[in-house]
Amino acid sequence: MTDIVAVYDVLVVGCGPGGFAAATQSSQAGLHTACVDQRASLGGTYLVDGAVASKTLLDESYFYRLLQQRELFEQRGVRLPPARLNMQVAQAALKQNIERLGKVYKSELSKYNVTVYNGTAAFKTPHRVEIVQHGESGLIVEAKYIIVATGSTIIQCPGVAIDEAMVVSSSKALSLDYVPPRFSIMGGGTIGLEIACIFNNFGSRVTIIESQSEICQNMDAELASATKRLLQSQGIVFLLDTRVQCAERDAAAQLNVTLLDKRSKKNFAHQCDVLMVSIGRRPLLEHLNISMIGLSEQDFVENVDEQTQSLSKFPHIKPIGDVTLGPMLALKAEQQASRAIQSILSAGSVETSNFNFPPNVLYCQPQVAWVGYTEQQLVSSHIPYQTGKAFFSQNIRYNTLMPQKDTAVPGFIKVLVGSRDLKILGVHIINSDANELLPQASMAVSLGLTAHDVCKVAFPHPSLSESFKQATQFAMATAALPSINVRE
Ligand SMILES: Cc1cc2nc3c(=O)[nH]c(=O)nc-3n(C[C@H](O)[C@H](O)[C@H](O)COP(=O)(O)OP(=O)(O)OC[C@H]3O[C@@H](n4cnc5c(N)ncnc54)[C@H](O)[C@@H]3O)c2cc1C
Repeated sequence: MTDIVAVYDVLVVGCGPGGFAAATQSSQAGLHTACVDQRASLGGTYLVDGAVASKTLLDESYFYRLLQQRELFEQRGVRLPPARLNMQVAQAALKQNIERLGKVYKSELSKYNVTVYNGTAAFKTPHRVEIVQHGESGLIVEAKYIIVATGSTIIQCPGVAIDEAMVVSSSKALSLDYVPPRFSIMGGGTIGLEIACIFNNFGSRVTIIESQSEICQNMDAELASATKRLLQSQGIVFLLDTRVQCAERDAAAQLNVTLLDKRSKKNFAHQCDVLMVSIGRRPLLEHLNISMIGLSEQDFVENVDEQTQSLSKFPHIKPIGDVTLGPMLALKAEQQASRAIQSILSAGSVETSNFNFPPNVLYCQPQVAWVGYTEQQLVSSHIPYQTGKAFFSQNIRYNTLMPQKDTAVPGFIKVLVGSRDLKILGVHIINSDANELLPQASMAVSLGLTAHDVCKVAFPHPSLSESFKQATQFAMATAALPSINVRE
């Protein structure tokens, strides 16, 4: 027996960064709002088993790695006792932090008078959703607008069944309370590489198995190659052009993985203790029962209006975040949330925010960050450009910082400038603070600033950010000499 318990202006399904932003903004705007999430803890993939967990463990593992390099500290007059790791304590602290942040989400929603339901939402009619809790149906919620922010889930690989014991997802890997001696990862994308760094820093022997000839397909080729050398110098092994065929556990509780070398077309054996499958993510729609109202997954891919975040079949249903086409990033989910709410308030289209140039960060150590065009994109689009590159080893601020042992690849900032109009087209950085250096580059690229604009700005001294200006100046100098370094 089901009852309508309440009628809302806006119902938000899913409470990750997208759903949270949509629910709070909707309520702040005076709309009667509810939010439903199937997880006990709010915050979605981002908070519970994604960015927050990976960044926390990355930071912790980096410090653990740094503390192993005691001679670095001794050179500066600091003597340390040997560092010891207790992963159970590390995991307990992480769990506590995630729970605390989940409570912050909850209290913020309550501050804004958003009603929060715990359960799985499934469509009954285009305006009605049933909320199932602990397998029991009961609540029907009706809303004028329904924002679908149900996020994403991992893509599975045929022949490599995830048992969350020896073959694991990224979620499970981030909750392991021990350090596997041999940790292999299928997939050399951002998530795979970040988790590789965590376990490498903690002491696992880490192997990345990647079917393409290079890691991180969306990265500038020079940056990708430098990143690979950097991680190799830290001990991570790369098997490129290599495909996982199958994985089987043997009697000795070891995982035997059959790999195919794509170049020689020969299979070979690989052993490890844990294999993480990280070959991408896909929109999560299966619990929502979209077929009940005549929708298919394809509608969420192809038929979403970018101005209003509306489905063309049902304009009152607005998908946002990972469930939509494009990069799976928290900031995209938040931007789309604002657009969805603005479109409800203005009852139509809204000014679009610029999401053409999302900032990207790989939180290894040093970090790798980029925004805008890669060199290969400029070449294939026949856009003439020139480069300016500044090395941090020549930056005064960099030379006052704690030295890093992992300097196999010198950190740099590369600025790509359009030859015709001197517009900043792309910026690519390797530096421990690359994520904090990126916003100025993002502003330049997104707002269409020129190299002249950037060079007019005063930068603090000494600061790492001065290298951005220096690289831009180098790129301009190259522009004055178009025969040097210009590629048409
Ligand atoms: C390891 C890892 C690291 C990452 N690092 C970064 C990073 O550094 N920066 C970044 O920007 N992004 C990062 N991401 C991606 C980021 O987590 C996602 O882009 C972001 O969480 C998407 O937000 P969302 O609101 O669309 O969905 P989600 O955060 O996935 O939230 C969706 C919520 O909806 C719930 N739900 C699903 N179906 C239903 C239903 N039918 N009823 C009720 N509830 C439902 C889910 O349980 C979930 O709680 C990372 C992801 C992973 C896996």
